[in-house]
Amino acid sequence: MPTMPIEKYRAFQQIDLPNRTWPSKTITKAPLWCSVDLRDGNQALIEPMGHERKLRMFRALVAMGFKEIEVGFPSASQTDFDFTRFLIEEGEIPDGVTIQVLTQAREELITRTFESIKGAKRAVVHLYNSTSTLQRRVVFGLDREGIKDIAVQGTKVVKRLVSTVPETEIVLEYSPESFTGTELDFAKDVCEAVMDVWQPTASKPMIINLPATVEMATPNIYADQIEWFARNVKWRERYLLSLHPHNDRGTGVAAAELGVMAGADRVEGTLFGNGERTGNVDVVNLALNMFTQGVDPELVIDDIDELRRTAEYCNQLPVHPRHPYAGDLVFTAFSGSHQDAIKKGFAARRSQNDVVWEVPYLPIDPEDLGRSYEAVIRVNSQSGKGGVAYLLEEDYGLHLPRKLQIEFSRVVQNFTDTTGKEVSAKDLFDMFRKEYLEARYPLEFVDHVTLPDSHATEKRTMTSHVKLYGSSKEVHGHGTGPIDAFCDSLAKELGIALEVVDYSQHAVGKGADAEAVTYVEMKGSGTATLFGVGRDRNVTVASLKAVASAANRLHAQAAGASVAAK
Ligand SMILES: CC(=O)SCCNC(=O)CCNC(=O)[C@H](O)C(C)(C)COP(=O)(O)OP(=O)(O)OC[C@H]1O[C@@H](n2cnc3c(N)ncnc32)[C@H](O)[C@@H]1OP(=O)(O)O
Ligand SMILES: CC(C)C(=O)C(=O)O
Repeated sequence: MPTMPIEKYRAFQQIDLPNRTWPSKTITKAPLWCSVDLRDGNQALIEPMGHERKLRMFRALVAMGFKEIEVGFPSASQTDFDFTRFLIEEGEIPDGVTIQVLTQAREELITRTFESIKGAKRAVVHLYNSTSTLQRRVVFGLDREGIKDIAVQGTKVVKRLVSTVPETEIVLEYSPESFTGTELDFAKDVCEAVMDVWQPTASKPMIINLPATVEMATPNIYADQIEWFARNVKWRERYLLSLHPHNDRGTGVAAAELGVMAGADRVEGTLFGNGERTGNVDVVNLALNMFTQGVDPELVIDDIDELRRTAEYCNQLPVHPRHPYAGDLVFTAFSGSHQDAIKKGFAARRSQNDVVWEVPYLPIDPEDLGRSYEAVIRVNSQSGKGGVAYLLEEDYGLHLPRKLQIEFSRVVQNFTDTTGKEVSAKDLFDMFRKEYLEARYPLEFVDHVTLPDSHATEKRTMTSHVKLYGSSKEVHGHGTGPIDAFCDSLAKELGIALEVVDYSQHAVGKGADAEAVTYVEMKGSGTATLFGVGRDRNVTVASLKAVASAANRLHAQAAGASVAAK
């Protein structure tokens, strides 16, 4: 027994195209882009855009470099009509940009459409009627000839009205709407009949737009339909083959890419995929996919956050945080192994000075889209040492030794596991400060005086002032350097036995503000080691503070208490 009522659905028929060529093609050039945000995107909004939002969107599209922009359905709404007039009358359409207007194949609507474009230098008049088997039957109640006749009569009206706009170059676009549900031989028949009326030429081609009005099958089938059409419909050099994919199956981008490989010249879509139901194909996604293959997308997308804000404002719809390239979280790694690999990827880039972008888990450089690296790594309970170390390094200039990274990440893990929350770089630094830099109890280093040793020149005697359980003490030690001498004094006079296992130091900050940070790995009476960290303008003091920090942490550990400073 099936789990769902599968008897209600039928598999889409394969296309008979055994010698298809698109699977071995590559995209090497951007198609001609046409934005349909102001029409298909707009007609799908809860609240369609008014003049102000339309204008903001139009200007953003122009700034991105769109050469064709469908500005509305002027015969359908006064807002769209007035907006089209505004663009023309106010000189908003730059040279090189063509507006496009949609109309059904009905005389009164086409007439009104022509009224809307008077005075434009160039305009695409986009005529459509539905051709699918389903719509022929249930919407129009017409046979093939009847449907073809709607297209032919509509084209004749367009052709007749061209003379009413003598200052405007008219390009005809014809869409056999619901193409993906149309038998290919019938789509060919209708489109050729339209061409017979229009008589396009190679120098003045028309546009034939093949919409996946509803995405009905896997993207390879759309590609087959496109290749079949390009090979079988006459006068290939006299029409630009355009795609208009929707995203019902979530494969609109894939369908568009395969459609371009199958021979399409042009793609209609919207910013971030707004549009009917699950949306139109996302042009930003498509363009950036090309960009990541080293192909010029011929659209400027260098501030994707600003573009997203514009789309969100105009559409009054949010872009998902995981939306390709644009979402808030798409350049953020929370998980430990990803963070580790990204951190190493950045380090490798810095050392090799590579031109080609290769960082694990980041298919594109966020900076190319105007995003910063700030949010690349964020820390929560799924994170590891790499992410923690990355944030402390990037934001606080701390280069934790590898073993300290491991040690401190346990402290962080403990916190994130308990709270279930994300921690910011500042939270991490606060934790680090409390855990290491402020580990001053029971032993606090105060200051020191070093005296040259009278017997052996390479040895020093050092007097240190410390506080132990709050009481001031003066201790004396002897050693090859300050750390050695300090450990000697702690062992001899306070009974704190410590052995240095490893030591490293670096500067933080520059010039007069520079400070030294010292990391010491130390062993007490047991076998385990742990770290102490000291920070001071004076290099020696930073080291001695680090020893005291380690002593306090060992003490706290031995007492089974939290290692955080009291
Ligand atoms: C896939 C797409 O996105 S196509 C674009 C869809 N966009 C829109 O519809 C948004 C704007 N549209 C509108 O505001 C309205 O539909 C209007 C103003 C264009 C027309 O409104 P109305 O005349 O009230 O009718 P409606 O859209 O319901 O049209 C239905 C009639 O037009 C016919 N029709 C529908 N599409 C077409 C077409 N492309 N060409 C010719 N006739 C058509 C239908 O068969 C139907 O005829 P009937 O009344 O004889 O049954
Ligand atoms: C008018 C056509 C191109 C359309 O919007 C569609 O089919 O989705």
